[in-house]
Amino acid sequence: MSSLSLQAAIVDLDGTMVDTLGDFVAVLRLTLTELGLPVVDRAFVEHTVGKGSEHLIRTTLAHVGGDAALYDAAWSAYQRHYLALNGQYADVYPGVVEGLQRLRDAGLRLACLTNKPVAFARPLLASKGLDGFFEVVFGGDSFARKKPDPLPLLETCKALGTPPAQTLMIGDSSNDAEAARAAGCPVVLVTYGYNHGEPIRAVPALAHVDRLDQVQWPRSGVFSG
Ligand SMILES: O=C(O)COP(=O)(O)O
Ligand SMILES: [Mg+2]
Repeated sequence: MSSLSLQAAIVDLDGTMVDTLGDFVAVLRLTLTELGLPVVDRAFVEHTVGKGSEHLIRTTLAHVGGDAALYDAAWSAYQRHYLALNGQYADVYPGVVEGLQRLRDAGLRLACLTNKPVAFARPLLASKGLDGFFEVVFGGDSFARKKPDPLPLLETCKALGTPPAQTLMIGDSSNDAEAARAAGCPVVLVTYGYNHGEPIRAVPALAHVDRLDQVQWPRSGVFSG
């Protein structure tokens, strides 16, 4: 792989740093039960997360045969339940703390960029002890559009003051990869997250890693994998 000079890394949250599937499943069960609708299974949730809460709620309502007019009620129940149990059924993946520390030790500026609402993302990062790594944290509602649109990556680069070509995106899904490609950011993908049930190794990237601490990052600031 060719050498690449980097100044910063933008790290995705769900499926990349924290396994939040249990939170999503629990919140959707509570929400659907409150609305008198059938619940969804874990596999459905795993294949549907990644494009933000609005997409998850709309797709879930359609899946269980719920009326689209229930969206507002579903959204407010979902918000309430998520904020109440945020992080309770979620775990930091092995290698994440070590990987973030290595990126920081290499002198990289770090941002977290997730499609999760920022009001869910900040307390989750804090409760899992990850908040101290990041200069900025942005969510799916921080900008006018979400990943896979390049806008959130371009805005995050702007906030960091780093050029996209020298800002590495680290994510777990095609949403991260497509956004990165369109923004002009190099991308590394982790193999353990959620990618809508599709094999992540089929998504083009600089590297596919089984742990975040496998992102090769010598102190010289040159990436090679
Ligand atoms: O909330 C989601 O849809 C997942 O968000 P993320 O993978 O961008 O962190
Ligand atoms: Mg993700």
